[in-house]
Amino acid sequence: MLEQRIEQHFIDSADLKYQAAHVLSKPIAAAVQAILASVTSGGKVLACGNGGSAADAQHFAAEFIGRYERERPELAAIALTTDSSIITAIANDYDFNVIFSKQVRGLGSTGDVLLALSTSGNSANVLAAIEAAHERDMTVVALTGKGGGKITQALRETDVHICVPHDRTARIQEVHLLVLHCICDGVDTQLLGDQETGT
Ligand SMILES: O=C(CO)[C@@H](O)[C@H](O)[C@H](O)[C@H](O)COP(=O)(O)O
Ligand SMILES: [Zn+2]
Repeated sequence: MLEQRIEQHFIDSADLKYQAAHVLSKPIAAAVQAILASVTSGGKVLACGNGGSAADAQHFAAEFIGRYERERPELAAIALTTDSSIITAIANDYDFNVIFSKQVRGLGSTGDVLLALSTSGNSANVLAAIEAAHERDMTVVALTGKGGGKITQALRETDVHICVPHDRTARIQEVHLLVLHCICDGVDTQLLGDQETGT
């Protein structure tokens, strides 16, 4: 019974990935172009999200600063989820809803990209970060699900919305990780050419 349940998770996850490939390839390509344009002209990516999405933000920053599959110059990315002193001070002195937006105001500049992850599209601190990014004239790349929630309305026409067509948080997160790897691969391919990799 348990094994059957586990197998079903694999099948459901694979099914969603098949379905989402066609729907998401266009916005993912747009995200690659937006991020590439930023980091090749001195900009950076600020990434944020809660829970599993915080881990995704950090995963992305690690692959940008370190590497994805191929050697290349470091690319500028910062996860806004990692500095416990900053996060506890802001949450304690102000409000948890502004833990990301205050960092965006402090670190963000025109031409940077905010990578905003929220499976529901409704996390207040991610929404506030989007508002702060717009104040700084940054482009927002939003990864959501469940129809996009409030983030759909918060985005501008020049932003990129990658909305996973599913309602279950875990399944959406599984696709978000694939999306982030597609972005890393797309940026590397644009920078280094279309070369096979064995890693
Ligand atoms: O990883 C999971 C569930 O799979 C949780 O930690 C999940 O990320 C948290 O409940 C988040 O607070 C959900 O926020 P969001 O994706 O709706 O913005
Ligand atoms: Zn999870």
